[in-house]
Amino acid sequence: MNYDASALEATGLGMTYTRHRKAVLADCSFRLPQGRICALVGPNGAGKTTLLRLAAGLLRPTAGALTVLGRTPAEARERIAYVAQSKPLHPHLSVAGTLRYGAELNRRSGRWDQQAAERIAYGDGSIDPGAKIRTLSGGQRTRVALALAFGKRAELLLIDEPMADLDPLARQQLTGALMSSAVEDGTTIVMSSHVIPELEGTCDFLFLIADGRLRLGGGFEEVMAAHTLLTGAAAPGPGCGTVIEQRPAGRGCTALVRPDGDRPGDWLAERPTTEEVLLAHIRNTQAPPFLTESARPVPRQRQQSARPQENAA
Ligand SMILES: Nc1ncnc2c1ncn2[C@@H]1O[C@H](COP(=O)(O)OP(=O)(O)OP(=O)(O)O)[C@@H](O)[C@H]1O
Repeated sequence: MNYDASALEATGLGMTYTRHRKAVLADCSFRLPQGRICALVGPNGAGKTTLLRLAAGLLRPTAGALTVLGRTPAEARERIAYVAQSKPLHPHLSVAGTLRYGAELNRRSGRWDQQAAERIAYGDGSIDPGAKIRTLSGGQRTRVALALAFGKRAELLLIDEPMADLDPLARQQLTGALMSSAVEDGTTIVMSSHVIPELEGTCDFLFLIADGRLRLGGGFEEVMAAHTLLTGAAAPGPGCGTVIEQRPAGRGCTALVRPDGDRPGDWLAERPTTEEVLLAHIRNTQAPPFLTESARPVPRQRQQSARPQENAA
């Protein structure tokens, strides 16, 4: 697995829908290394689906550029699986028929994995292979849509809110399947979600979008470790680092900061929860964004020197 190669790389990426005057995404520059399980989070309407659809090649950016597995999204399409939030499936096909249809559509690539697809679709025994899609519950339909994506054995799996209508057991099974796919096959996974506790156990990379801008990006642990929750008698002053958010607490103040040096003296410093970090950045969109080194686009010069010498004798 080449962890240096990018699954996604964006520079100045922007998207404005024709009927939407304001940019839905603006000036987003980031990189997602291959082989990661990445959480894409943000409030309703932040632009998560828009970003996934851009990556899947279903939309064209109106500013900047996005590469997928080193190619344009259209060129990379065969190597990508996208599971949309609405989980579109043919209502009149049976579940088994849907998987046969998936196998047929992917025959050319020779990568279809029937066993992987069946494991996801029938794993909990609640779905009858002969049942028509239109008779399935929302969660069961999600399982079938995910089964098609896993069967495709794509290099990049883009999933829009997979957890939303799954029961706890199905969530656990999906988490296990995602993790083994990433570990065993090196699949890169991007999943948008509002279910923060589940993301913590599953994802090792994170992007937070709010108000159309990228606010946080990087290794999950690294992003969280860069933040500290300070509690003290007064508001944090110079020397406390970048203040993301501060609130009164009892007779004093609590502040979420990104320290830039030693911990300031008169403060109780604690590790914030994932929720505290994400919510503070969502509430305070004026706070400076933070991208770890691994989430920053590779400078052009480095890209060129890393490329094999195609013309070398
Ligand atoms: N086809 C479209 N035409 C015009 N505006 C759109 C279109 N699709 C999305 N939008 C707008 O773009 C913004 C971002 O939508 P998007 O679906 O990307 O957000 P999201 O982060 O996925 O939201 P949610 O968490 O609610 O699913 C919203 O304001 C939405 O109204």
